[in-house]
Amino acid sequence: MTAPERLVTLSNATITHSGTPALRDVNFRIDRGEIVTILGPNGSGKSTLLRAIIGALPATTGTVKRAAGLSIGYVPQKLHIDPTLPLTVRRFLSLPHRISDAMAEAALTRANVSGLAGRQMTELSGGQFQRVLLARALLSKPDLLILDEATQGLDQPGAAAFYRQIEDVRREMGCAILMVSHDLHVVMAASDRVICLNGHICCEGAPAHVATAPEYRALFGAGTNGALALYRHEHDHHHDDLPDTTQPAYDQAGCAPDCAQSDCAPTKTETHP
Ligand SMILES: Nc1ncnc2c1ncn2[C@@H]1O[C@H](COP(=O)(O)OP(=O)(O)OP(=O)(O)O)[C@@H](O)[C@H]1O
Repeated sequence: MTAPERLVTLSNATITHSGTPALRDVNFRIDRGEIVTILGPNGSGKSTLLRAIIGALPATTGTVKRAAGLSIGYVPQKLHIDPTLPLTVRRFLSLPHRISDAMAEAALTRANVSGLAGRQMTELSGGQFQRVLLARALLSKPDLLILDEATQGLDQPGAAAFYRQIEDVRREMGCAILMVSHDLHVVMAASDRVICLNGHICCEGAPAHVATAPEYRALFGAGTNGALALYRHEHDHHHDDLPDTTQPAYDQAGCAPDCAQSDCAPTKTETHP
């Protein structure tokens, strides 16, 4: 068996903003072909971690190592385009570097929005817009594709379709995918690994098999706390603001103790509303 190709490694990395640590002592790796999702509350350091990975923020202590020649594609959370500025999709793809029509069409096809080249950016639907951003990120033939809450503003079917596309991209291009997402569907269905941040890596692991259980639906909408309860991980400390994941956090039906869904049928004896 060949060893996985390591793309990025953070070793005991601390990342600070104006002298204040946003992330402490982070050990992180991502290998070619993996889909890894970062979860965490607001201000927990998700964007800071992404920025350290792409090299926009240095580590104050520890190291950030990228594979030689690593190509990174980035799909931002949102991108404001002046509504008064005429800008076609084709022209947008050529900023800042001019590309051929064939390259533009290939990227749009891969992002499943072929035929949009002549459309104005400001006239695209939310889903089309994100796919055009994806097409642009794919132009550099990335080894690592980073998505920062790329489905924010999309409805659930739109987000699900977008992430199915992401899985196709991984299969076709063989890249790794690193994403920040608050969408439990995505975390459970698409990720090989989930990492929870809160100023440091609290826990990480593979999403639990409960994704296929009907009871899993009872947790949708439970937010990050629900997600935290749903994957296997090692956790050796406690946060006041997070569930104590060293204790049983969900019952056999996959329901968290605080689940308030009417169709939830807990099988444990924990107090349940
Ligand atoms: N440029 C900056 N200067 C100073 N502090 C910053 C800067 N950027 C982020 N921070 C601080 O670093 C911490 C982590 O911020 P970060 O944006 O990484 O969190 P996040 O998990 O991405 O948050 P959100 O979910 O709200 O986008 C926060 O306390 C934030 O206030």
